Amino acid sequence: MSGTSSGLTPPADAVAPVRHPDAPAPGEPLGAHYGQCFGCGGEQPHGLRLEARAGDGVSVTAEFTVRPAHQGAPGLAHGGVLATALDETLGSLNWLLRTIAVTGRLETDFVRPVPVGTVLYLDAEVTAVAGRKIYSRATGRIGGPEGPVAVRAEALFIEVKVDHFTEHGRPQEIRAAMDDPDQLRRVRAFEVNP
Ligand SMILES: CCCCCCCC(=O)SCCNC(=O)CCNC(=O)[C@H](O)C(C)(C)COP(=O)(O)OP(=O)(O)OC[C@H]1O[C@@H](n2cnc3c(N)ncnc32)[C@H](O)[C@@H]1OP(=O)(O)O
Repeated sequence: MSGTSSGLTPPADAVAPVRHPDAPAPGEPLGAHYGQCFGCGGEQPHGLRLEARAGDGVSVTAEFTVRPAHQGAPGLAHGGVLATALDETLGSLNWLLRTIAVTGRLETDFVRPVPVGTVLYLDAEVTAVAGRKIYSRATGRIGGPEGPVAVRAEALFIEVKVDHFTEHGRPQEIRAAMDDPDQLRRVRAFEVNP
């Protein structure tokens, strides 16, 4: 059983998260935020291709099928890949808040081994917001959405300006994302509020 480190405990003045009025309706697929994203993009041959859907409030559900390229030990998912699935699911919550934010801290419990071929059923929710700090948690189950817990995580995302990406990202990818003629794809590459 895990404990939660202090960096993941919301402060006393934290408030409940507020779903953005333009957030996708519950059940609506969120789609990939960026084609080249290792977590959700369709243009990464070995990426996770995680598919997330909006839930109620500030929550999402997602699925990810473990493929042979995701192995750590023979026939088993790599722990870092499972952490990526949790991180991506948690990151997709920001689209419901319409806040640009990046992972500052991600604490993961690996509870059960996850074989290749398994569908990991994830759910995640924002639990609190304090200024730029967004607190969230996620669970991944196997055998079905109500199956046994295989992984879980708590996270702290930090709100950033779009400059976080434009200043630090490699210029050729930034330029390509900004030059995308599709306006929605352009804003979603950085999860900017359109
Ligand atoms: C477009 C969406 C994509 C989503 C993809 C999935 C999510 C991801 O994987 S994002 C990629 C991985 N993450 C990153 O690369 C982030 C790298 N880190 C950074 O850029 C910076 O450290 C960053 C932006 C997180 C914080 O830096 P900065 O903006 O200077 O914030 P800073 O002023 O230090 O801290 C703000 C608050 O957060 C807290 N904080 C920051 N980092 C942490 C941390 N790791 N643990 C605990 N608390 C933290 C600080 O203590 C501070 O709290 P308070 O306001 O109470 O004093």
